Amino acid sequence: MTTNQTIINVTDLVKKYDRLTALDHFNLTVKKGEILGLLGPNGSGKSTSINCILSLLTYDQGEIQLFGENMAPDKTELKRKIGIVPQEVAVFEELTVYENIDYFCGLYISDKTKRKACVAEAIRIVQLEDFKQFYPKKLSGGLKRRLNIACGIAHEPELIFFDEPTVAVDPQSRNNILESIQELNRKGATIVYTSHYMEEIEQICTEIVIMDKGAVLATGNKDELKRMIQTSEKLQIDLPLCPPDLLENIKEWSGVLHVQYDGTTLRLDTLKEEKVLLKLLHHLESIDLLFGDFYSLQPTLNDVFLEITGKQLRD
Ligand SMILES: Nc1ncnc2c1ncn2[C@@H]1O[C@H](COP(=O)(O)OP(=O)(O)OP(=O)(O)O)[C@@H](O)[C@H]1O
Repeated sequence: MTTNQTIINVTDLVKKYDRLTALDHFNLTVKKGEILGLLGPNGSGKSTSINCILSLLTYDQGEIQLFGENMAPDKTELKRKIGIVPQEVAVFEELTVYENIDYFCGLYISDKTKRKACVAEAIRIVQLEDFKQFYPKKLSGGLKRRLNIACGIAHEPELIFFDEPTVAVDPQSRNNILESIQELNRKGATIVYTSHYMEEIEQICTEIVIMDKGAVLATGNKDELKRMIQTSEKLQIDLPLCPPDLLENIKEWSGVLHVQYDGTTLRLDTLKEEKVLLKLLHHLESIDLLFGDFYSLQPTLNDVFLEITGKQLRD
């Protein structure tokens, strides 16, 4: 459950790699209980922002607070509250699945009985029960990712960072990973999740930050973000036949922004207040043109991204 307690507060963060400004006055607030999705195309600065927040990278300007404290590499107690699942799988090839998780958990928890319970719980969450004695090289890409997650969460952190954990994994592991994240959140963890997959962000995140070129472009939950672009409406109508002069005619109508016909379906981008669908249906009836199903499509996060940035989110 989301509360008003601020877990992460980033103000005016600037990070440069030589002449490239990777973070350009980046701001972020994460409240306790959120699954915050950091959404942006490749190279927009997602990993850089997380690495700065975690004190893994130095930065040029700005302030970062975690749990109300300034983060620094030597803050052991603060680090104990944080879990990191990096983009690249980082496990020991010489250790089994169980030994890897036990090792990472042991960095924070020395009591053996407590650690055993934590490792067992991490294995349960990512569903690796059948692979405990396997070495990483025997695991598929998806199972390795799940091991990577178990290593990052076994010490039961209050705040967990997932950096694109589903890139190039099979659908089964992808679903398992998304479910694991939701379960961790239900158990009380606050989550920061970076991705350039819209559907995943839309599926699991309670709060979304859209970033590009190192800066935040929009923040809100998915409905708030969609409302930002609800001046436009996408219409779709099944039309077995469409005379060319009809298409030209529709393009001239007030409120019609874009028209496309592929031989079976007519698609229109329109201004919502102009009620184009109603006018179109009346018009088709008046000229006796046969039509099938028709829809007014809800905007997706992809539409929001397109409208805000002027470009498609690349996969
Ligand atoms: N070590 C580095 N040295 C120089 N430039 C870097 C370095 N790391 C990242 N960059 C650049 O900084 C910008 C932001 O990169 P970053 O990896 O933070 O983006 P991202 O949104 O996480 O992208 P991806 O989804 O590809 O991981 C990019 O232009 C990238 O090329």
